[in-house]
Amino acid sequence: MKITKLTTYRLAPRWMFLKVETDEGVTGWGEPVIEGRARSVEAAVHELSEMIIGQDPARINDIWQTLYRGGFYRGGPILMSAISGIDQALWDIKGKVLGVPVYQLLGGLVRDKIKAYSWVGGDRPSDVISGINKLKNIGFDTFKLNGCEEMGIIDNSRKVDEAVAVVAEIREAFGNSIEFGLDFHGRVDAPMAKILIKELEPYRPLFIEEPVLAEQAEYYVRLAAQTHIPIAAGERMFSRFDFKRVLADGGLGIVQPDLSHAGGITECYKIAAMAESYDVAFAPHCPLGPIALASCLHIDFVARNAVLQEQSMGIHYNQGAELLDYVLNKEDFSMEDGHFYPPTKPGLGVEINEELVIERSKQAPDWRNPIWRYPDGAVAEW
Ligand SMILES: O=C(O)[C@H](O)[C@@H](O)[C@@H](O)[C@H](O)CO
Ligand SMILES: [Mg+2]
Repeated sequence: MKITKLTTYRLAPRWMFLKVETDEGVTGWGEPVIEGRARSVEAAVHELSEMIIGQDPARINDIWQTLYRGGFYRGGPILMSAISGIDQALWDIKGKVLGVPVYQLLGGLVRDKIKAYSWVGGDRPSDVISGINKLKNIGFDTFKLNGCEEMGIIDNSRKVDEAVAVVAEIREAFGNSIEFGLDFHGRVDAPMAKILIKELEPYRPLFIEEPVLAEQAEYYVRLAAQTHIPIAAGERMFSRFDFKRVLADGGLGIVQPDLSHAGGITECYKIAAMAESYDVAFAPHCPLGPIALASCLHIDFVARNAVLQEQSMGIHYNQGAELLDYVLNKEDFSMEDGHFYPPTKPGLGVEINEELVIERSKQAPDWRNPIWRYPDGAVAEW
C-alpha cells in the first residue's frame, strides 16, 4: 500500500482535518492544528507531505522518525502539530486495514471507561455556578475553569481576592460533590503564582494547570514544593524531549500533552509511559475537534496513568461548530455518567462527514486568540 494524497480542510470553529489517501482506497483522518495558526500548520503538512507520498502507511514509526529527524530544525508547535495529524491518520489507516480500533494495536484496554471533564466560565471566569449546574445535570462531576483574568507580574491583593472569590463560590454552592481544575493558562508570573496558589489551597482544586508558562517550567518544582495541590502542564510541550526535563525535575503531578500538538499517538503513547515511570498522571489536553479527541481516547484506554480527558463540548471556543458536528457516528462519542467508553470501530473510530467538511471548509474562519493588554497598555498573557 502507498500513500497517494494529503488533503487539508480548515474548519470552524478553529480546527483543521487532514485526509490521507492510499492507492488501495483506504483513507485515514488526522487533526493537525495549532489553535490560531492553522494556516502555518497547513503549510507544514504540505511541506512534509513530500517525504511521505509514495511511502507505505504501515511504517508509522519510520515515517514519524523521518518527519521528525528529517529536518535539521525540529520540534515546536507548528512542525509537531503537522506530524501529529499525519501520525493520527496513519494509525487510522492501520486500524482500518487490520479491522481493529487503534487501542487494540497498543495492547488492548487497560480500563473500561475514562472520566471526562468540561470547561465552565469562559475566558473570564464568570457564570460558573450555572455552567456547573447545567453540566452536573447531564452527569459531569469534574470541571475546569480559568483561574484568573489578566494578572500583572506583581499585582494587587484585590486581583487575588477576585480569583479566590470565584473558587470560594463554587465550594460554597457544591461542597466537594464536584471537583474542578484551575487553569492559570500561563497568565500568571512566578511571583504571583506563589500567592495565588497559597490563597487557593484551602479550596482544594483538583489541580492547578500552567501556573506559569512552559517557558518558566523550572518553577513547577518550586511551586509544587509549596502546595499539596497537583500541578498540571503540558499543552505547550511538543515531544518527549520537552517532557523529559519537567519529569526529571519533578513538580508535575499531571502531564497534559495534546495529541494534536505533541507528535500524535506514536509520541504521546511514549510520553504517557515516561510519565508513569515518574508516578505522574496523564490527562491529555483536548479543547479541539473529534479526531483529536478520538486520538486521546486510544491512549487513555491503554495508559494506566490516564486519569481525566478534556473534551470541547460546549467550550467557549466552539463558535460556529460543536465537537461532533462533522461526525457521522456521534453515538460512539456519547458520554455516560461523565465518562467516555472505548471507541468500537476500526482505526480511530471517527466516521467523518466528508461532504459537510468539504462544504464548510469553503468558509473556514481564521480564528485568532485575543490579545490582552494591561491597563498600562503592555501586552498581557491571555
Ligand atoms: O486547557 C485548555 O484547554 C487550554 O488552556 C486552552 O484554553 C488553550 O489551549 C486554547 O485552546 C488556546 O487557544
Ligand atoms: Mg490549559
